[in-house]
Amino acid sequence: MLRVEHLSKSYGRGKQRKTVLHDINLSVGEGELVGIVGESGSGKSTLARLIMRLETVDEGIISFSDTDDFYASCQIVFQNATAAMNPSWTVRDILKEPLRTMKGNRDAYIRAMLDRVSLEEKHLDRRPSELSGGERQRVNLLRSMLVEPKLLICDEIVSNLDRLIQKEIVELIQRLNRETGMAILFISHDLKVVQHLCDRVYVMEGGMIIEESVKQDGRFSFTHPYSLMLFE
Ligand SMILES: Nc1ncnc2c1ncn2[C@@H]1O[C@H](COP(=O)(O)OP(=O)(O)OP(=O)(O)O)[C@@H](O)[C@H]1O
Repeated sequence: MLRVEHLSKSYGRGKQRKTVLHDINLSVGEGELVGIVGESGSGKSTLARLIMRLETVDEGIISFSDTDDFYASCQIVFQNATAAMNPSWTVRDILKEPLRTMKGNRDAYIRAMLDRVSLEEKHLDRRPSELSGGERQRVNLLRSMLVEPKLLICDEIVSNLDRLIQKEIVELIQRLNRETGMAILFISHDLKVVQHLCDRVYVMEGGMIIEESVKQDGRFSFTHPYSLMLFE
């Protein structure tokens, strides 16, 4: 469904020029739950922004099979749920916004979808500041899911949350993937979470994908020394 081929990206000019992604190749198939793991600065967020067409690529190809309406087919959720929401809007306003062009009863649709992310109708009249961190991330997730994307990119979405809430969100991601068949590209520096959640994982180091591994019998078998060091 998503294919990234020989992707490279640099920033800056002249002596300041720095290549942050080198010859990246990856794919995400329909309904797959794929992880990208790497330390801070390895290029994960840059890759996510390029896939989402928020920035242009220098070299390489990013193709998406379902391109009739790219922005409805591919959505992204970022780490900072608070910054992603207008603080003066209610949850209802926030959720209605992506459905601007929807025909029919938007309120009824939103109410029906709340259950998917374990939110309740009482949350609809609150503002982001009146929600817990976990609830804010659920609203954020639901907002991206209302257009029923084929692929959801989660960029460090559990990084700011405490372990218990992280666990809830990770279980939610698993359930959404199972129930809706939506493919998920889960980007994180948190090895434990990626190991638990994903079926296939790419390891990034210094702007390169250095290894890909498929989970077998509940675990990944890495061979690259850097991956072994990370997952030790
Ligand atoms: N707009 C930009 N201009 C210049 N350099 C940039 C820009 N965006 C990212 N970089 C650089 O690209 C490299 C990769 O950054 P990126 O944010 O993609 O890494 P990351 O793996 O997502 O890290 P983190 O988990 O800390 O967000 C870093 O060295 C960063 O400084």
